Amino acid sequence: MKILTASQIKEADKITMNNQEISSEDLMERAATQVFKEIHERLQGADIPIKVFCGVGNNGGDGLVIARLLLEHSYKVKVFIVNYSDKRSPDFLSNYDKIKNLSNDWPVLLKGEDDFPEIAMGDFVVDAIFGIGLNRPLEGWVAKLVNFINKSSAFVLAIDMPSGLFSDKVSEEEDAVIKANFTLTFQTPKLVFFLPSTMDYVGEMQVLDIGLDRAFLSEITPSAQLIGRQEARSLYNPRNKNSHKGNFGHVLVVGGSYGKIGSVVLATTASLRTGAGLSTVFVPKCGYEIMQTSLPEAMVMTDENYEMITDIKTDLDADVVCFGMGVGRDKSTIVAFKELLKKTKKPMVIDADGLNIFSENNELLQYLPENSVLTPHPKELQRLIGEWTDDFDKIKKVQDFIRKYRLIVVLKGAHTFVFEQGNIYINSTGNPGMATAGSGDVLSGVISGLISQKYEPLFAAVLGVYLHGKSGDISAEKSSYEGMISGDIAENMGLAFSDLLSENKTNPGSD
Ligand SMILES: NC(=O)C1=CN([C@@H]2O[C@H](COP(=O)(O)OP(=O)(O)OC[C@H]3O[C@@H](n4cnc5c(N)ncnc54)[C@H](O)[C@@H]3O)[C@@H](O)[C@H]2O)[C@@H](O)CC1
Ligand SMILES: [K+]
Repeated sequence: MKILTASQIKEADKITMNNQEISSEDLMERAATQVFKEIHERLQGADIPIKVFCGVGNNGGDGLVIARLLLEHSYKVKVFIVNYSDKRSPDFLSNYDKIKNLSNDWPVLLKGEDDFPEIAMGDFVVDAIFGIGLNRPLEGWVAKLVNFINKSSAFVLAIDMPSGLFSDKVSEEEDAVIKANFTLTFQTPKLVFFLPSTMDYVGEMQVLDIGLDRAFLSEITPSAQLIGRQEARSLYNPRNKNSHKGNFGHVLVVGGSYGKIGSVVLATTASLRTGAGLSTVFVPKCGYEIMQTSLPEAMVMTDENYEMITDIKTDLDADVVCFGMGVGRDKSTIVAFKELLKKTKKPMVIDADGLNIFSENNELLQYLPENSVLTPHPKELQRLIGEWTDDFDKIKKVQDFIRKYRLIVVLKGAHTFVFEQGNIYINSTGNPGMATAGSGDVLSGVISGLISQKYEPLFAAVLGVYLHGKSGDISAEKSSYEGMISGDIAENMGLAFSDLLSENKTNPGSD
């Protein structure tokens, strides 16, 4: 699902009104009706106090339509107008008239702190104060109102965006921003919903299709894309019946040191569970028996050295080389890595200490084959590209970095981002249970397993991240966030594939 900027959405609104010959008021009615339906479906006429806070722009206009529809269905609704400005939008004004005609219980005008209403624990608050029109941080009593709503224990539903959250830049820590329990957003999710510094304001998120112009939406180049099941499935390459293991490639995993052979076991298991035809590992001598015993499906080659990798002597022409897990940063390992880089022509997958070696030896990056995949977590990324001021600055710096070295970067997080030049793919699967030792080793194995099966490295990264997250979700269902371990993520890869390929799901852009 495409993620558009505020100005792209405004353009889509305009083109839709033009092509469908509808007014902006009609579009507002359509959008707000979708919200009403969602609320109605969940509340089923329940007698809970609903407090709708409306700004005086079009987000506030949405709030007024939602309130009107709720009143028409006999909900207990109170409307508060957050009168932050004398400039009211025309669609706000016409809907203000409509609601006044409907009920004797007129909207309450809020002009300052003294007017704040009581918000009780069981209340249902609708936040329709600001949407994508926000152009500066909230100030004065409006900021105080937002903090007042946040302090209440009411359930807060944000319309389009949590008020106070910018759509295209990061809010400062001291800014007042609604902390929603749920956000119903129009047509496309916004990038800030997925950034580490802003995602917590959004709560659970659902996208409502408000029927914006299909042709425009399919043609426009997005700032990023959300990868749900449908998008992941479109990347899947079905297998030919007439195949043998040679068709699915050969992964070479190079890693491990004394006490850290487990990371290689995890990555290699994951590569095989993802469908690699063959997997060979290259480990220090201390890893030989561990590998052969714990993973008989893998072939094992060893270094001369017992404890660490010092010389990667192999003529194996693997389809992909995965390097870095548990490998350490000894001088001799760095020399061996440099030699490996120089002789490898096909894209590689680099994780963990492989990334740290690059951070400390920048000059080695030039030897990395084009289209290689780096899989850092935020700390590893910072060591690699330097500090950033905020999440948007980070995106810019990653783009500069991958343009320079022609790479793919998989930035791991609650929402893992896959960066290619000029594009971002944001993953929708995964859960907090995956913050567990070895989960990154499994991911590099999964991506390597897909590359060996002739997936383009970019698509291997995007699909691999999706399947890894899905397998994590399946593992959490079986064993809970706390009880799951990363070996489960590797073991359940098969179920993640089955889920991807099952017929009975239709929810695009989400899971
Ligand atoms: N036809 C359309 O364009 C549609 C718009 N819709 C709604 O309209 C929203 C956008 O509406 P608007 O563009 O009117 O913008 P908002 O309602 O988000 O904000 C209203 C106005 O407040 C002013 N403002 C911005 N920041 C401020 C601040 N910190 N303090 C005081 N004033 C500030 C700006 O002049 C802005 O235009 C969307 O988020 C969505 O909810 C929906 O009804 C769908 C259709
Ligand atoms: K809002």
